[in-house]
Amino acid sequence: MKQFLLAPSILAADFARLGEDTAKALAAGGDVVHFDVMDNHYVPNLTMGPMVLKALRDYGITAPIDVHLMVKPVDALIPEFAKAGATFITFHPEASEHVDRTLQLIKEHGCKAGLVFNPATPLDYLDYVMDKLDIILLMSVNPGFGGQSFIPGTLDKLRQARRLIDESGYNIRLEVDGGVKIDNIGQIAAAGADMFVAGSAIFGHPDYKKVIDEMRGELEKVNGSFH
Ligand SMILES: O=C(CO)[C@@H](O)[C@H](O)COP(=O)(O)O
Ligand SMILES: [Fe+2]
Repeated sequence: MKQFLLAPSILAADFARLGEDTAKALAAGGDVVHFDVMDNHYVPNLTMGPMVLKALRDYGITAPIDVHLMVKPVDALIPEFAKAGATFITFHPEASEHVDRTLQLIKEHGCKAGLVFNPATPLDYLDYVMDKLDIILLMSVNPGFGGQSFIPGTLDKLRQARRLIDESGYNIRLEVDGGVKIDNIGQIAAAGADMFVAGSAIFGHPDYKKVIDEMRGELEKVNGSFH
């Protein structure tokens, strides 16, 4: 059985009690902390930087942290986030002048690297870099805000990305981000995703464990068999 990963997006957490709320989502069954970095330039919102990530590590968060960079330019922030304790660093290829160099930079700093695709960004950016990827993240909303609705066309794109990953033979995670809920996670997994970001679905509910357990229940029905 393929291992699915659930990544609570702390964009929807209580920022005034971030350490505690993050720990609560992990204790409720979250596998990975999804950490959205927005710069009010590449996207129209402003969120968290490396100091916040370090504060979470200092607070005692030991789970993998998945840094989703929605920033332009990209490179200068990579050493900072690696030093602060990032596990994965993903970026939007159109925000980097030199995609291959940025991927190498992430790896040189000891992190796992990935590319993020907006709903209207074609997967062509994958063409010459599959060997350098640990993760491919498909946005199922336009980046910048939590709480938006899942764009259904993402399902076809996930199937396409899944095919490319399987054909490549590389061990690459396929992550989906935006509008993931209990009632669509099964369909998203069946289309090929194996890592699921969920912000408002988890933090917007009074019982995080109940949501995560129900999401896992939906994933179990898919049983790791894609397509
Ligand atoms: O990167 C982003 C938004 O740009 C996401 O990670 C959101 O944080 C997802 O939130 P929900 O759609 O699950 O509420
Ligand atoms: Fe994100």
